[in-house]
Amino acid sequence: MTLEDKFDKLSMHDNREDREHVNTQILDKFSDKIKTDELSFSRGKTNKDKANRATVENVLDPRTMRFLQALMNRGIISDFNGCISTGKEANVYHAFAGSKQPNNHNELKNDDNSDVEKSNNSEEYPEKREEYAIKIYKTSILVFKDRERYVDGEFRFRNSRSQHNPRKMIKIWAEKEFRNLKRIYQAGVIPVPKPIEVKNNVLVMQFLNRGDGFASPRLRDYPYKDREEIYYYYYNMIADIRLLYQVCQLVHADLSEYNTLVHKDQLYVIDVSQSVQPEHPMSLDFLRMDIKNVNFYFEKMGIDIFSERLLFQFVISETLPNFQGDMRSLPDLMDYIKKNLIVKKTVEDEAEDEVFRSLYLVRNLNGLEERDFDRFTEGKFDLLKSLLAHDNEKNFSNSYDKNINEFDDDDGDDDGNSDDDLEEDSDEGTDEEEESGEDEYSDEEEKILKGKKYEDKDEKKQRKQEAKEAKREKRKTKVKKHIKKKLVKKTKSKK
Ligand SMILES: Nc1ncnc2c1ncn2[C@@H]1O[C@H](COP(=O)(O)OP(=O)(O)OP(=O)(O)O)[C@@H](O)[C@H]1O
Ligand SMILES: [Mg+2]
Repeated sequence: MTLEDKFDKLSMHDNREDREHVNTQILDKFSDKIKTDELSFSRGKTNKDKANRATVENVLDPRTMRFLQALMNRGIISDFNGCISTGKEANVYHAFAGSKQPNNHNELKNDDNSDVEKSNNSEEYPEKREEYAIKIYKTSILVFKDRERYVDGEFRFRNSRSQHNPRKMIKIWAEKEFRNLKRIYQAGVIPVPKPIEVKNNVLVMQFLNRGDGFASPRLRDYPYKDREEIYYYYYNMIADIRLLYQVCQLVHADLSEYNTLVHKDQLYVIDVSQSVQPEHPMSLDFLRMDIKNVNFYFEKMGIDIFSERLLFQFVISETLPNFQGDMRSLPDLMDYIKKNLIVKKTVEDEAEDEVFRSLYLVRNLNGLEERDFDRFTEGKFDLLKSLLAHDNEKNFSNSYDKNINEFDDDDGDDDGNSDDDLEEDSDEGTDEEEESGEDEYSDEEEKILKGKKYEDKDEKKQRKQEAKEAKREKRKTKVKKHIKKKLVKKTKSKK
């Protein structure tokens, strides 16, 4: 009997006693199919509540089983197979596609990106059934404790009332990953597994297959053929970070050799649940962390790396055209990246990166607290100023006039070209939450603005102008009071 048959045979009643029985029955049914090393589940000792929440491998509790069953009933998945990975936050399983295409299948077709589409399709294995990776977020509470900071300050998840309920938080988390995945997939500039469906803590996506039934390797496990290939993936990664930021309007926030898979000679980005939009108050900190981690790994692999500070500028610079070449071509990548970045060589370069790592990053002057202004004027933020996206253009062209000139003839018009689509995507499903808390932040904001006494007139004028614009776009930029407090507290404790 297949697993699907087993699911079909389970009858779900509303009767409470029956449900207790059924829940236990589900666990009994599947306990032989599932490794239970992490948790020994003893039926005799559990009361009803515990049985309802009891998990196998920390993820397969009866509720999750029901969501899986729903996906099977709807024909989205068929066989639910073994575990590909058991991680801190989620387990990933393998499944075959069911008889029906999911609702969003057509929606997710991306005609503009034949390259990505081609590599996402299993054209090389047409005889095989489509395979899915099913990521199931752990319902255990502790793991999700520190996750709020990635959702806090996210415009798309603003006003979410569920942030203190761990179960609901997990649902938000899975949805966040799904939406980020969808956004990247639709933008079509970076290969990612095709998102299929999300239901509560269960996310279904395309399974990246090595070709022999095994998952494609993580970059960490990839057996590089030669040094050139290491460079190829380093440059690929750098171009990805920039495209992710500029085109998809996202910072990965956990980018590393563990969260990238090598599939059909391309770097696929995965695990985007924690990715945030550039508007997120901590997006630049996350970006800096991503760059540091990527650099750390590739330096270990023995190749020349670029300075973290320059990479950071490279990613956020609005003056450079986005990469237009073939991601699979090392010469194209080299051409693009080497023109814009300088290899890190000297002790001074390293010292500069040290300083860079310790900087307190903000997006624009409006985001500075009063005390930051003090430090700013005392000269403690001299490097910071050059890192502000606002001033980046000047800074970049000063340092690299020569390189920039080479791009002068390019139209460079590719930045944000898919913004409209993306914005639509980012707003979806949150309408009903938009009403409340409209002016919650403005008083606070006003106080901060009045407190900045140390500027000269022009600066003040410019800041006020910016503040006006910022207010106009309040709904996009608003950070709620309680979130702001938390951030300020966090910064205080860092000092
Ligand atoms: N679409 C996919 N196709 C093939 N393998 C995948 C896919 N998605 C995830 N995996 C495998 O599952 C592993 C874990 O996935 P992911 O990084 O998304 O989860 P995670 O919760 O971050 O796990 P961890 O805590 O271990 O990082 C990946 O390293 C990869 O090996
Ligand atoms: Mg991961």
